[in-house]
Amino acid sequence: MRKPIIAGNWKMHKTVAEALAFARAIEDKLPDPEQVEAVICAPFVTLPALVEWAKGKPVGIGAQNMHFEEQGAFTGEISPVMLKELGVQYVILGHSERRQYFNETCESVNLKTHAAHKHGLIPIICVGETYEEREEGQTKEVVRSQVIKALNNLTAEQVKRSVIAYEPVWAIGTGQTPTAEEAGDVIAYIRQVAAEQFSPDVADAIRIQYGGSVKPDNIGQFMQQADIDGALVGGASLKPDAFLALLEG
Ligand SMILES: O=C[C@H](O)COP(=O)(O)O
Repeated sequence: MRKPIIAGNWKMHKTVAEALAFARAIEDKLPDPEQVEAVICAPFVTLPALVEWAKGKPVGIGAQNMHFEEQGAFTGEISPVMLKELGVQYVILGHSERRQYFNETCESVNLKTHAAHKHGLIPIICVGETYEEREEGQTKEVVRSQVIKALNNLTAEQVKRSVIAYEPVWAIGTGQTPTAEEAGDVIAYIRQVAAEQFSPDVADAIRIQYGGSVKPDNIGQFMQQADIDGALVGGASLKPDAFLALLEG
């Protein structure tokens, strides 16, 4: 049985003071961690304060990117060793905004996924098609290629601990979404790809989220799909009440 995982991706929002104000607003209302895994993926500079705050609370803290090397001459980058030392547990990899604006490639996502596992971080690996790719009927082909490359040469156990987020690029921040059935169909297909690449056992264990304009009023329909194990949420995760409502599903 896969436990649902709801992750907020704050993107480039919130100062340390704002992050802590959010934290205090939700801390007494977080749901039972047996029912849902709650995660906040926040800007790097807020991570020390959030990790400290989250100690003993039913919420995990994640970064939104990292380098795949442990150290080196990579000005402006953050390594998995640095995140691990802070106590960060998750890291988003291959978000479409990183692919679009920061030259993230399937190859670098794969290197980062290996690095995440080496250092005990749970990768949340983002895949998804653009509007043009969807219009040309290439959705499954695109996500298949992204998934296979991201998971290349991982062990079965590492894949089982990974999380994939299916985020159609055209649905991010636009208010547009696929229907729950369409999202469920692509996510079932991703599970099939994982079964072919690894085994049915691995495919059954890996958690796959939907992301793209998820709000408190539409998350329920996505969560009703058998293959959807949670959501990766941008805009709606920025407000305490909305984030708590998302966790309630
Ligand atoms: O990582 C989150 C996604 O980019 C979705 O963002 P959104 O919920 O604002 O559409």
